[in-house]
Amino acid sequence: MFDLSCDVAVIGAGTAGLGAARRALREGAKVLLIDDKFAGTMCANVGCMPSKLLIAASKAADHARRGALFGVRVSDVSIDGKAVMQRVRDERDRFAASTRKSFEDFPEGTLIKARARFTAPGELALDDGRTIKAKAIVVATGGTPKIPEAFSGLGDLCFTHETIFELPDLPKSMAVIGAGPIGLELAQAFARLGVKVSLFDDSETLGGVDDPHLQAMIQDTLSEDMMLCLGVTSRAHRNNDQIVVTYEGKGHSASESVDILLVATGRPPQFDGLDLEKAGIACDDKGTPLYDQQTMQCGTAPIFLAGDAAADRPILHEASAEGSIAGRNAATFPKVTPTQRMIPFSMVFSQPVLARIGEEPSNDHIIARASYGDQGRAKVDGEAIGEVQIVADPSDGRLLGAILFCPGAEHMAHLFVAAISAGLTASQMLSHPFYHPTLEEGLKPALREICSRVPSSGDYDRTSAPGG
Ligand SMILES: Cc1cc2nc3c(=O)[nH]c(=O)nc-3n(C[C@H](O)[C@H](O)[C@H](O)COP(=O)(O)OP(=O)(O)OC[C@H]3O[C@@H](n4cnc5c(N)ncnc54)[C@H](O)[C@@H]3O)c2cc1C
Ligand SMILES: NC(=O)c1ccc[n+]([C@@H]2O[C@H](COP(=O)([O-])OP(=O)(O)OC[C@H]3O[C@@H](n4cnc5c(N)ncnc54)[C@H](O)[C@@H]3O)[C@@H](O)[C@H]2O)c1
Repeated sequence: MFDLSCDVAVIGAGTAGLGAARRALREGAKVLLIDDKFAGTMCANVGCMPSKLLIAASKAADHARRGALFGVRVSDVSIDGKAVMQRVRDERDRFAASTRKSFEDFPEGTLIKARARFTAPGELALDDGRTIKAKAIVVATGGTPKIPEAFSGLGDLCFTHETIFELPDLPKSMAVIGAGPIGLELAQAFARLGVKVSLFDDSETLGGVDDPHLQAMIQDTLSEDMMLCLGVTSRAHRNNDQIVVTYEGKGHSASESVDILLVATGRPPQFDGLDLEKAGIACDDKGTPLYDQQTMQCGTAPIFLAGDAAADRPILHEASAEGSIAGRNAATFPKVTPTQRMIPFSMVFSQPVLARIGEEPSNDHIIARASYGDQGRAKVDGEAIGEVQIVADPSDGRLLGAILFCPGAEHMAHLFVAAISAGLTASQMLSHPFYHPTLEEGLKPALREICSRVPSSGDYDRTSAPGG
């Protein structure tokens, strides 16, 4: 006999699990939402929100320093590291509290505070000794930071995103290992707050950008804030109250002594202790369950993945969407309905932001560029830097993708999401008004280039406003 039974058991009350549980409840299922902490989502506690709060502080510092460009002299810009970190935590705590408050909306008896593991297909054991029988199970256990062997054993001077926001004060120097989104965002933010930062990655490129021109521009921009060591093999050891990072690559080797180390080398799915092998599902060679991206179902089993546990698109809006897909299908199992997934869309909140939308550039596409190095509004704002690449279908000029590394990228990226999803062509985009003087006007040269290369584009706006 089981202690508890339900239609849908959801393991993990992060963004994905909450989405799954709410959706399954809406479908009329009896739901149990299991989490070992119910501390609020990872995004609010140690992810999106504290990292963006730190970036906000770094932007304030940058604006203060750059005031002189506009004739605004801010004498003696100094950073109060304790106050910076305290605001990060205070605001973060408010976000986390509001995600915790949302747990109160669940019907009584839905929330189970415990760690779950599989004992058989459709059966779970909790670490408080109780057992659960579920008709369907959603695994939404998130990811966990990976610390490679070369950076283990460094004690309290080694941080991940789970611990870095607890720093009481800013360090004088730090090394960041891994130049993925976490490493790039935090390295630049700390650097702009006055920390001497060195960023290491074994890959030679940043942000997954293959285009050599854009890659060089990204590297040049980031190098202004920090020492960038790409394509190097690095390791670290502790020397009293310092960390020594040694690195080698391209025929040279060197070492760097820093106050602390931030390891940001990826966040694989969190399946430890879940005993997935007892769930009766097939896994790949890394132990990740094989699943269908449109249904989130693992094979034909009544088991569904969602969020960072699924690993394919480890970003927030996808965690939420996957939770909803998994929750609905778990509730209606054995009826499982495929859902058309959203257009790929990701951003790195560097300054400027690097945003990628839709299809990657390839030789089969038109790739049109627009530089922001001399763009009117960007010059007005004193931030003329970067480039946009727009990917279009050569047969009709339909927009397929874009990469933006320029001021305003965070917002203009959403224009592309809407335009690409609606199937707009470059000439249709140009038929809409572009307000003057805006950063959006800077897209026009690339849109015009697409039109000029697609005979069916017809007439399109070729006029340029001053500086546009
Ligand atoms: C530093 C950082 C910055 C980020 N910034 C952004 C950003 O700006 N924009 C963006 O879109 N995305 C960002 N992301 C990614 C985004 O935060 C994640 O994709 C999203 O939060 C994942 O949600 P989730 O529900 O899958 O996982 P989580 O929120 O981690 O939830 C998993 C839950 O499962 C629980 N759990 C695990 N195992 C068990 C078990 N056996 N039993 C019971 N409970 C269990 C955990 O305690 C946890 O509560 C960022 C991530 C990080 C790390
Ligand atoms: N703005 C955002 O949306 C945002 C921000 C932060 C994090 N995230 C999400 O969190 C996930 C995890 O982020 P992440 O940056 O940790 O992971 P990641 O996997 O994207 O990047 C890890 C980086 O570490 C490097 N690396 C791995 N092992 C290394 C080693 N031994 N030495 C040196 N470099 C090494 C890799 O080459 C890679 O560049 C991301 O996939 C992302 O989706 C999103």
